[in-house]
Amino acid sequence: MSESIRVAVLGASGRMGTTTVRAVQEADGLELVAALDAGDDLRAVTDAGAQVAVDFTVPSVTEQNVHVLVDAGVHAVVGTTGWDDGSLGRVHDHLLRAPGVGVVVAPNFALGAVLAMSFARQAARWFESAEVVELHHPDKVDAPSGTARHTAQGIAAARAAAGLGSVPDATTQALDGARGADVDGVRVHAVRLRGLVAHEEILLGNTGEMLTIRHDSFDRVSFMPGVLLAVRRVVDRPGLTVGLEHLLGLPA
Ligand SMILES: NC(=O)C1=CN([C@@H]2O[C@H](COP(=O)(O)OP(=O)(O)OC[C@H]3O[C@@H](n4cnc5c(N)ncnc54)[C@H](OP(=O)(O)O)[C@@H]3O)[C@@H](O)[C@H]2O)C=CC1
Ligand SMILES: O=C(O)C1=N[C@H](C(=O)O)C[C@H](O)C1
Repeated sequence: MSESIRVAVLGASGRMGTTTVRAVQEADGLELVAALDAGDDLRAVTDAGAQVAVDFTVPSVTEQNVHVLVDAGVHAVVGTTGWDDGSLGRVHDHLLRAPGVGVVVAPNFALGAVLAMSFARQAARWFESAEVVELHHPDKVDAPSGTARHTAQGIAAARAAAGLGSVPDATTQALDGARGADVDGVRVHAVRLRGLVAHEEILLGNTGEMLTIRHDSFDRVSFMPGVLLAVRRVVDRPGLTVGLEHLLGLPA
């Protein structure tokens, strides 16, 4: 029988961290060896012999955590938001000097959300208009969500590849923020509402029709199959992987 993968969880007392700790403890072939939160020394990860660390912390610390893990030869599965081209590029370059170490950064580990983003990328080329609405619990600190950014970037790339121009928008007078954030030319709107967990609607419009792609996470357990898949796969996947779609065999 093969040995269990030894896993550490960073941000272990948070909403995602507590759910991840439970999922790792209950998963076949995984062993939870460290659970760290704010103020804990990251050296506890290596002291415990962890092979993989899962990061669900806060945007301000996640990149630094990953560099420390890579230096220690620990694979990382990162769900924390706040990543951009600059921080991803630095991790990519760091991994060139750490052969064999893998890092998976995924803005959303829910299988339905990853599929929704993939469907949006496929559909985007056929529609004149596209906007994204994300809806979350009011304790979320960042807006728009990492998922909405990733969705909008995918739509924008698909539109550009298809030679589509700007989305039509005659707005010349608006209150600040009324048209949402501009992510690569795609408008993204953020709702914060008590009772919600994590939800997204992708609206695609043509004259006389609209396609709505919607995903709802009603419970944080929805992210766990994706997290566990990434933990199991990252040990054999050196370098940087951005997005769970690459582990699911979906078109990127
Ligand atoms: N990719 C995905 O599928 C998902 C991603 N997320 C993202 O995951 C992140 C966490 O979300 P959520 O669990 O709701 O947030 P929480 O605020 O509930 O949890 C974050 C935890 O990290 C702790 N923390 C802060 N700094 C450090 C540090 N340096 N080392 C270790 N732990 C630290 C916080 O402690 P303290 O409160 O004391 O500061 C807190 O316990 C967010 O960026 C969110 O957007 C969320 C859901 C799914
Ligand atoms: O903070 C959350 O809750 C979530 N964060 C991630 C994001 O910003 O996309 C993933 C999911 O939407 C839940």
